[in-house]
Amino acid sequence: MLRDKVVLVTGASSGIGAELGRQLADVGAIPVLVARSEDKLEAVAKSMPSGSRVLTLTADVASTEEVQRAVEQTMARFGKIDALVNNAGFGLFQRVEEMPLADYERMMDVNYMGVVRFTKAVLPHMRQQGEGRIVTVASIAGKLGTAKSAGYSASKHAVIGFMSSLRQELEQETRIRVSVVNPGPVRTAFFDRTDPDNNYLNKVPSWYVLTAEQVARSIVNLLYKPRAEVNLPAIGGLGVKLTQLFPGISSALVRKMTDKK
Ligand SMILES: NC(=O)c1ccc[n+]([C@@H]2O[C@H](COP(=O)([O-])OP(=O)(O)OC[C@H]3O[C@@H](n4cnc5c(N)ncnc54)[C@H](O)[C@@H]3O)[C@@H](O)[C@H]2O)c1
Repeated sequence: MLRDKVVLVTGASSGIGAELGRQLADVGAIPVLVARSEDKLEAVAKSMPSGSRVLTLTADVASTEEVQRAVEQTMARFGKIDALVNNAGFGLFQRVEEMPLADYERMMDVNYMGVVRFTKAVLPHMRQQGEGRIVTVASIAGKLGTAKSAGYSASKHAVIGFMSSLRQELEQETRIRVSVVNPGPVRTAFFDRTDPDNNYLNKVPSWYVLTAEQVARSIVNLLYKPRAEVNLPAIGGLGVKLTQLFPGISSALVRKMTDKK
């Protein structure tokens, strides 16, 4: 069902986005990998099985012009965009009183406005096509708000609200489907900037830390079968969705673990 589908993935040069690109290529989709670094994108594209159809495009999601250009380049090449995965994002973690204002602004510009820019740029094409899928990677932090993550949590909370409103605007009148994924901690380069030794991830029980493969798999599943929202604290490889099964327990657990940070 994903065969020949053109899927635009932002933040595809590492972590969840890179893994998603590989999984999409495996099922015969056409991933369009977007990130800022051409070299890193090339390396991801090369790691795919030979014969994979993949397009790499450089764009900063913080630039309206570059986002628009990436969408136009995709349309020029394939004539359609079946799905968009808003995955680009980053986190800075400090107490509210310590984090400079510029860091709050940058996280809103990339994590939130990046989603708005890309989503608005693809929507006219999806409308014309009569259908489409938009999946956005937010975070469990955007649902719970945890210590030292005010700027990051707020940017992801904004994303969740944006996607929820958009879903209600589109679900009755179009066949464009909108989903949000909220992962718990994932072992990627995400924490490198503020926590190069991975002190945080090493403190969290290992069974609670997700892999990029698990998150990418759940995004692929959403592309097959859209759902409004997937919360993804998982128990190891089992992928048990704790927040869905035991919302109270899971929230308490997340708070307890993130307080250790
Ligand atoms: N790792 C975690 O614990 C975790 C948990 C919940 C949610 N997330 C979210 O998952 C998504 C992917 O993160 P990851 O864990 O794979 O981390 P990562 O750092 O490995 O990947 C992030 C990707 O986003 C790209 N990116 C960052 N700023 C960009 C910009 N301005 N323009 C274009 N691309 C940009 C990076 O280059 C990279 O390709 C992010 O939105 C992150 O907030 C991560």
